[in-house]
Amino acid sequence: MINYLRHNQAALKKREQDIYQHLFQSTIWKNARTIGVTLSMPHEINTYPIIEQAWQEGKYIAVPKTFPETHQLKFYRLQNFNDLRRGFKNIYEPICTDSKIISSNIMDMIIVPGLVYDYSGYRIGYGGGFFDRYLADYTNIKVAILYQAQLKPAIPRDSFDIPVDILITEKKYCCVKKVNDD
Ligand SMILES: Nc1nc2c(c(=O)[nH]1)N(C=O)[C@@H](CNc1ccc(C(=O)N[C@@H](CCC(=O)O)C(=O)O)cc1)CN2
Ligand SMILES: Nc1ncnc2c1ncn2[C@@H]1O[C@H](COP(=O)(O)OP(=O)(O)OP(=O)(O)O)[C@@H](O)[C@H]1O
Repeated sequence: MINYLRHNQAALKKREQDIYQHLFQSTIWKNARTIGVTLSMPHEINTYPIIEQAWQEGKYIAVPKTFPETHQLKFYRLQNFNDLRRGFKNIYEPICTDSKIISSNIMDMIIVPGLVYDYSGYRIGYGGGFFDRYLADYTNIKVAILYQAQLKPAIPRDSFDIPVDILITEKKYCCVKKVNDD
């Protein structure tokens, strides 16, 4: 049993590494100056290495704070992991000061979280509607990173659902919609 779990852990780590490689080698990553990304929960694909890589490459990182009363997200610039506190659902959030607010049109790419995705880029999240609201007036690139096992041919859609443009799994980099990545 222990060996089985260890093997699985190692396999997941390898898949995570493959996902990072697909992302870091992509043109959209290379061209992005400011990237919006969530601070992962323990069961999600770890986004901390993505943030570190972005900083190493001189990119700007923006992370969301959740306002559950209004179902809103606001993104703040993050320069240091020390500037985080636990917030909604125990997820790490930026310590907010107005000067660090990053408006959505500043971000060249947002890495959108989710539980399940379909081949058209539609997603099922945790049901808060936070991202669907936030993305309603965001026009730049939306990317999802996920394990191949989270990808299904089709999932039900609602009128307010907003699909991502690019799906990245351990197996492939898949452009759902043509994005301007010159
Ligand atoms: N890392 C991360 N940050 C994020 C999100 C996310 O999906 N991942 N969000 C994406 O929008 C927003 C937060 N939304 C969330 C909404 C609900 C739950 C949650 O745990 N809800 C239930 C379980 C629901 C279920 O599994 O059916 C709970 O309270 O236990 C977590 C985050 C903003 N930040
Ligand atoms: N653009 C929007 N404007 C107003 N209400 C919205 C919008 N998008 C979603 N909602 C509301 O939010 C609720 C939750 O949406 P949904 O089930 O799609 O969340 P989700 O995609 O799973 O969560 P998240 O976006 O936080 O990952 C919906 O019932 C809907 O009423």
